[in-house]
Amino acid sequence: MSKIEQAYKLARQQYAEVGVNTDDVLKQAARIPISVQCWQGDDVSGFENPDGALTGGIAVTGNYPGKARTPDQLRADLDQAMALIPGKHRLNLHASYADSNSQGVERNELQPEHFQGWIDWAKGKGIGLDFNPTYFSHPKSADGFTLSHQDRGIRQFWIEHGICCRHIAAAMGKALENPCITNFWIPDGYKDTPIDRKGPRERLADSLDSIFADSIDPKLNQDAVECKLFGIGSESYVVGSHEFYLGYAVRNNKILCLDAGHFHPTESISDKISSILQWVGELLLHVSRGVRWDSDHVVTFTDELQAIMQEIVRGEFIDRVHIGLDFFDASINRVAAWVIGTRATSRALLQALLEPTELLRKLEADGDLTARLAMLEEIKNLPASAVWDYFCQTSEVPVGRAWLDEVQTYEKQVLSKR
Ligand SMILES: C[C@H](O)[C@H](O)[C@@H](O)C(=O)CO
Ligand SMILES: [Mn+2]
Repeated sequence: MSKIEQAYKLARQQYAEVGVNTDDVLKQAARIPISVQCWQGDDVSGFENPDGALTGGIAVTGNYPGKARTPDQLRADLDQAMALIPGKHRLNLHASYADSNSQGVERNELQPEHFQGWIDWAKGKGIGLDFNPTYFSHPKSADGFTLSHQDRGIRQFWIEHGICCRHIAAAMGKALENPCITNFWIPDGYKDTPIDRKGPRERLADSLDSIFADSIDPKLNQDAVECKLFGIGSESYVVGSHEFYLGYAVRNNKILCLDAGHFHPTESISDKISSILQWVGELLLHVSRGVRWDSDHVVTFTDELQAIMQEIVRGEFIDRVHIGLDFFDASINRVAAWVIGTRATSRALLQALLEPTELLRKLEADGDLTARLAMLEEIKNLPASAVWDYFCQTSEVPVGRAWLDEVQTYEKQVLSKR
């Protein structure tokens, strides 16, 4: 028996003593996908105009060599990252990442055929795809407004983009027999105090209604809307604020997307999950890590990440919360960034599943708050890391820091030659 198996055997006993069956937890963890964002692989450049500026109030800093410049390179990098992460995950794709047969095709004319390469790749791996219309880095969003624009023609262009993205997503869902979630995030907002806060929100609501007018089988596509407090250049006013999209999602039965980096720095999304799920059917999470002004640092094993996963598990929300990632860092190896962020998320989820929730719930219901706090502290000493290592080993991915050797070899053999 290997050291990892021995450690797991001991961990299994310790968890059994608090009523947790680690074998069952491992099976459950393996079934929960994390939607990995394509845009970490190339600094949100996309393939439409890779050397153009990134706009929309999001920014990537750093100039680490070896970024993907073609769909094939991005897929190769994703293959490498996914080979180092336990479990079977999904890919979250932006519309600006269409295959090379889309050169010169405008965003309001994109078709499923422009994403066939991605569909074939996902099918080959047996994974699902998620999708996002791209409302930034485009001449028609140059003044910071898209679906809420004053100009009817510009609004119409972006409405058509949203409509064709839903059809592309449905084609993905159909081909993969796995519903695609299409997330709508727009950058619209003002740097300084607006006079008219109402008009852009009325126009955004109308534009969304037009985009969602056609009903699509939820087995193929489901729509999500993502709220935000502020961006770079939209510090004073964001049209698609939290209240706007919460209301829109409730009234129109849409999935609400909560990005962990989109709130006030002292606010956390973990406490919002059980509130919002009283009123909307499902949530999409963009797991991220805000650091001061930046909402998109690589996810690490923070208290907030653990709190998010605990809320999903404690609330029995696993079937109602879709876990996606949203970070981008060009100052470190981009494949490593994916691996660090996704492994952290997966480990936090596993740890939450290992919690003796029934026991804790009973202590709380009995009013024994002393024992609740004592147990929460004692649980921190249970050997979750032995279960995590065993999860990695049985998923045939490197245990511990061994994954870094593989990324370094990939960097030497592939990334450094780009
Ligand atoms: C690239 C993504 O769509 C983007 O990060 C969005 O989800 C967001 O969070 C913008 O701040
Ligand atoms: Mn996001």
